[in-house]
This record gives sequence, C-alpha cells and structure tokens, in this order.
Amino acid sequence: MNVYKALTIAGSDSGGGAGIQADLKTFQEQGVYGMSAITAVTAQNTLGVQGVYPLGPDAIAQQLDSIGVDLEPDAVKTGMLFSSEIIRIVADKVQQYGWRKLVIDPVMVAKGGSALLQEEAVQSLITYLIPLALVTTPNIPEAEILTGRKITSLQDREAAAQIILEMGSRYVVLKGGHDAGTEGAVDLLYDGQEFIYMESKRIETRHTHGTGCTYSAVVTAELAKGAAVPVAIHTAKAFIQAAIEEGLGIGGGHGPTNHFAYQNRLRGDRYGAH
Ligand SMILES: Nc1ncnc2c1ncn2[C@@H]1O[C@H](COP(=O)(O)OP(=O)(O)O)[C@@H](O)[C@H]1O
Ligand SMILES: Cc1ncc(COP(=O)(O)O)c(N)n1
Repeated sequence: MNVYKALTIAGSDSGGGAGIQADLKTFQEQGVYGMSAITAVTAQNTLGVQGVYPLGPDAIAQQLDSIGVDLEPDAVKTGMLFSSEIIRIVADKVQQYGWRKLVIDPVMVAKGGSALLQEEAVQSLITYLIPLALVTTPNIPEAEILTGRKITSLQDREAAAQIILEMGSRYVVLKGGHDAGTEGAVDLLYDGQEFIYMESKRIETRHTHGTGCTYSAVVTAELAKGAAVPVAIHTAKAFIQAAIEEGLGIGGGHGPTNHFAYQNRLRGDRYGAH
C-alpha cells in the first residue's frame, strides 16, 4: 500500500476549526497520513482568541527533526508561525530536509482580529520562507501587507500576485474570500505566465473560521498524492465551497467549516450532520 504523508507546521486551535486541527482533519478526509509540528498553542473558540502561547525554539526544531529523520513528508504546509525566530527555524529545517513541495499560508491575523504573526516577522517571511515555497496562499489583507500595496481591483490583485511570485514562490494563489467587492468568491492563481481565475458562489455566512487553513491543507494533501498545482488548487476550491455551504453551525460566534462535507458528497453519507 502506498501511504502519502503530509506535514503541517502551524498553531493549535483549541476550538478545532483552524490551525493544526483543521489541517489534520483535512489531510485525513483527503486520504493522506497527517503529521504536525506545533509552533504555538492558542486558547481559541468561535468567539475569538483568548490566549497565544508560542513554543520555544528547541521544541519546534525538535519536532521537525523527529519527523525529518524518520517520516519523510510528501508535502509540507506552514500556517501560524508567530515570530521571526520561528520562521528562521522552519526555513532552516525545510532546507535541511529538502522539503520541496512547500505550501505557505502566510497567516497573520485571526478573523476576530488577534495577531497570529508579530509585525516585525513579516519581513522574515519574505526573506527566508517565501523563496522556498512551491505555493503561497495569501488572502487579500495578507497580500496587502506582504506587498505594501492596497488591493481594490482585479488589476491590483494581479500586480500583488506578480510581486509575491518575484519574492520566490513558484505559484501564488491570492484568495478572494475577503473581497466583498466581487459578487462571487474569486481566487486568482498565478504561475508567472498566466492569471487563472477561479470563481464560486459567495455564501452568506459568518461560519468561515479556518477557511484559509482548510484550503491550504487540501492543496498540500493533493500535492502529497502527486497532483499538479493547478489540479490541487481546483480540488481545494471545491472542498472549501462544500465545507462553507454545509457549515456545522456550532459555537456562538464565527463557527468552523464542515470538514466532512466534500467527502460526504462523494460518498453520499452524512457524517457531521444531524
Ligand atoms: N463566503 C464565502 N463563500 C464562498 N467561498 C468563500 C467564502 N469565504 C471564503 N471563501 C473561499 O475560501 C477560501 C479561503 O479564502 P479567504 O477567506 O480569502 O482566506 P482566509 O481564510 O485565509 O482569510 C478561498 O477559496 C475563498 O474563495
Ligand atoms: C492557530 C490558528 N491558525 C490559523 C488561524 C487563522 O484562521 P482563519 O482561517 O480563521 O483566518 C487561526 N484562527 N488559528
């Protein structure tokens, strides 16, 4: 049996909708063996982030070494990295172990506004990590911070994708979930040659906690199985659309998406709903 393995390097979300928990659930749903290196523990629920506790550099390096020497991942993603110091460690280990299928979700703030990346760490992301990326998946506010440019039009998005590509990422997906200016939810994929738009119906809901984490986890799982980047991106869009459409409606605030929904549709059963 061929077992494909994916690794997430990210923060823990106690509420289970984003971060490590969203990534591992998504890997499992997509038929990939999931592994994790935790960068920070957050106390978090659908109402917001109540606490952030980064792990020490040794704890992070050691997790990556434990995986690197024994359980070679087929693809790797990063999520919440919190500090420059953590970014440097992750970049070093990615190079040391030759992890080339690297997806970077440049997580900066939680939907409720809490910082998941220190401001001074943005430059480290640009200098050390993005040059190692196969795919970088910023949302619009993250792309604005990475490029220092306001994004209000589709031309602005294309220009920002170009700048991020020039930082060294082989592909860029600029996700459009935040842009209420477009009728649909419009994502832009750029490979340095052509701009490919992927549009889906925008769903009116407040339950979008963890959409970015889940989306980039699908991309990572599909890359681990050997999919080409544009194919992995299409699968991710379909997965997240189903996950938002069939939201679980749990918690009093911004609830998680339904990680069961995409496979439920393929299998025709109803896990996660009652
Ligand atoms: N309300 C929505 N309806 C449909 N798709 C959405 C909605 N919100 C986000 N998405 C999709 O979810 C994915 C994550 O997008 P986005 O919300 O921009 O990222 P993040 O979660 O990192 O802020 C993208 O594919 C985006 O198009
Ligand atoms: C540990 C952790 N990592 C990432 C996010 C971003 O999630 P969102 O998709 O809601 O912006 C989060 N809220 N918590």
